Amino acid sequence: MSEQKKVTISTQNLAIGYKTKTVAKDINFSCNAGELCAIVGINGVGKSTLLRTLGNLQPKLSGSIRIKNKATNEYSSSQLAQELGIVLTEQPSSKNLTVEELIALGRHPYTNWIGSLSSSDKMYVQHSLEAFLLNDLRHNKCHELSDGQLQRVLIARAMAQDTPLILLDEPTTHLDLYHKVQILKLLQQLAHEKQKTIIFTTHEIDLAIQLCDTILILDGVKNTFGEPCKLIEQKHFEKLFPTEMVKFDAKTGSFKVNK
Ligand SMILES: Nc1ncnc2c1ncn2[C@@H]1O[C@H](COP(=O)(O)OP(=O)(O)OP(=O)(O)O)[C@@H](O)[C@H]1O
Repeated sequence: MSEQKKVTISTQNLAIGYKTKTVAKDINFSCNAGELCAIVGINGVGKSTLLRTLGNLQPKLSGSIRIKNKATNEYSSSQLAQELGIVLTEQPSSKNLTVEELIALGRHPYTNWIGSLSSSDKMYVQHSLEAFLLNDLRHNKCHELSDGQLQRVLIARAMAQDTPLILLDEPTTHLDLYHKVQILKLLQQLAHEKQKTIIFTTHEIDLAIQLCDTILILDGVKNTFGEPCKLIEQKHFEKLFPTEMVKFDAKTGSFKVNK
């Protein structure tokens, strides 16, 4: 039986940037339910700008973004909060909250005006605490956590928000290799098991190749999108960095220093 995949988000000739400059244009990609997708590219190419534009935190310059086949500008902000959750690099100003309280904020789009949690909201919070291995830390204040623990809390909050689409800006910065892999595997599990579409920006190209279903290579001009093995076959990673410094090794799917 052929599997009909559900497209969660797609862009059509999207151009992103600021009043004073276009950062990238001709961005075309489409991510399905149940997929983990990385946005990679060199420093300053526009990964965070793209993520913020997809998350409706800054206006696009031209083209369109469709979520579940409807243009994002046709959604009200409260409707959009039920479709997409966003985890940014900024540390939360609410670090005085406990882990459990911060995760409960993810239920905000669904609660009444005083924000009281229903039993179903509490169930989402509990599931998120368990999925991100945070049960033992639930009563700790967020300012007491390590970077890796705090990152898990922020992702758990996005999971509690229970949106079909989750966007994350560099979720693995400041983490050691073990915790980078831990976070990415948790995201992969969340995408595959709960049929979420998860898109994140990263510099961890080697890990993205191993763990993601699709990758968008942002270069501001061609912006190639596809499955990691196809991108390797078509030699797209070779062009990412100047070759006098680093070289992509297609056999191992990783970068090597040119000695
Ligand atoms: N508020 C802003 N106004 C004008 N230009 C900006 C603004 N924020 C970022 N830029 C510029 O837009 C470009 C893309 O920046 P962005 O932060 O999106 O890149 P990035 O790929 O995420 O970079 P990095 O890998 O270093 O995090 C850069 O040239 C940056 O200087």
